[in-house]
Amino acid sequence: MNRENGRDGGSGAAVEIAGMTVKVVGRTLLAEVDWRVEYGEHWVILGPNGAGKTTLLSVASAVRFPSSGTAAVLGHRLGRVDLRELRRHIGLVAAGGRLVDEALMEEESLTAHTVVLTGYTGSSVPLWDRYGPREHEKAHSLLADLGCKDLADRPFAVCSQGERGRVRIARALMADPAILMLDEPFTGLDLPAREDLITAVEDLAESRPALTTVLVTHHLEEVPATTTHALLVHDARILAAGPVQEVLTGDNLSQCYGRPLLLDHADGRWYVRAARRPR
Ligand SMILES: Nc1ncnc2c1ncn2[C@@H]1O[C@H](COP(=O)(O)OP(=O)(O)OP(=O)(O)O)[C@@H](O)[C@H]1O
Repeated sequence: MNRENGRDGGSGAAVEIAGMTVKVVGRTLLAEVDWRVEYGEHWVILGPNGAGKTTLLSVASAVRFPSSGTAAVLGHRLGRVDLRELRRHIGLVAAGGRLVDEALMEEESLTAHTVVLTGYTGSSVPLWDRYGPREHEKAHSLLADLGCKDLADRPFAVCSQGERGRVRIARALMADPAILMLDEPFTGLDLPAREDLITAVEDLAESRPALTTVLVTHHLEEVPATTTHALLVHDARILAAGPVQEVLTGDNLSQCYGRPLLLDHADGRWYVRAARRPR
C-alpha cells in the first residue's frame, strides 16, 4: 500500500465517514456521523468532556471501527484493509502518550532522539537494525523542525511536559505520515510551552503543505492560526463541521457547551469566555 494507491483506490478524501455510529455495550459513543477531510486541510475537533472527540479521532486514525456506516482513511475503507499497513501512514499523538509504551521508553532510558527513531518502526523499543544513517539524520532534523534539536541526547524520562510534546510530534512524523492526528497535545503545558508548541504546529502546516492534520483540544485558545476547518461534537453527534470561520461562532459554541459564550478572534487565534449577567 502506498499513499497514491490509497488515493486512487478510494474517494479522494483523507478521511471520509458516512452514516457512522459507534457503540459499545449499552452505550452510543457517536451517532449519525458524516465527515469529510480533504488532503491538506487542518481540522480542529472541539466539544465538552465525553462528547465523543477522542472516539472520532480513533476511527479517523484507524484504531476503532464504526459499528455501522462507513469510514475510509487515506482512501481505504476500514474493515477491508490491513490496518497495520494503513496505520503506518497515520501519525497519531494520543493524549498523554497513550498507545505508545512511554513507561517502557523511560525504563529503557531512551534518549529523545531514540524515541523519535522508534516512530520509523512504529515500536515502543528501538529496532536498531532497521535504522540507517538516513533515519538517524532524519530524527535529528525532525527534532530541529520542532525546535528541540538540543534534546537529542537527553533521556526522554527527564524531558519536561513541553519537551515531550515536541518529541511526540517529531516521533509521529518519522514515518512520513499523510495525516497527523493530535489528541490534546497541549495538555499540561505552561503558557510559554503551549505557545511554542502551537507555533511549532503552525510551522508544520506551512513547511509541509501536503500534510493533513486533525487536532482535538478543549481550549479555543489552543486552536492554531493555520486551522482551516472545525468540527463541534456534542453528546455523540456532530453539531457543526466546515470552514473554521463559519463553524467557530459564539452561537455554535454556546450551543455546543450549553451556556452563553462570547468569542473573540485576533491575530488568527481564538478566545472564548462565558457571557456574564450584568451585576
Ligand atoms: N470502551 C468504552 N466503553 C464504554 N464507554 C466508553 C468507551 N470508550 C469511550 N466511552 C465513553 O464514551 C464517551 C465519549 O468518549 P470520548 O473519549 O470520545 O470523549 P471525549 O469527547 O474525547 O471526552 P474528553 O474531552 O473527556 O476527553 C465518554 O463518556 C466515555 O466514557
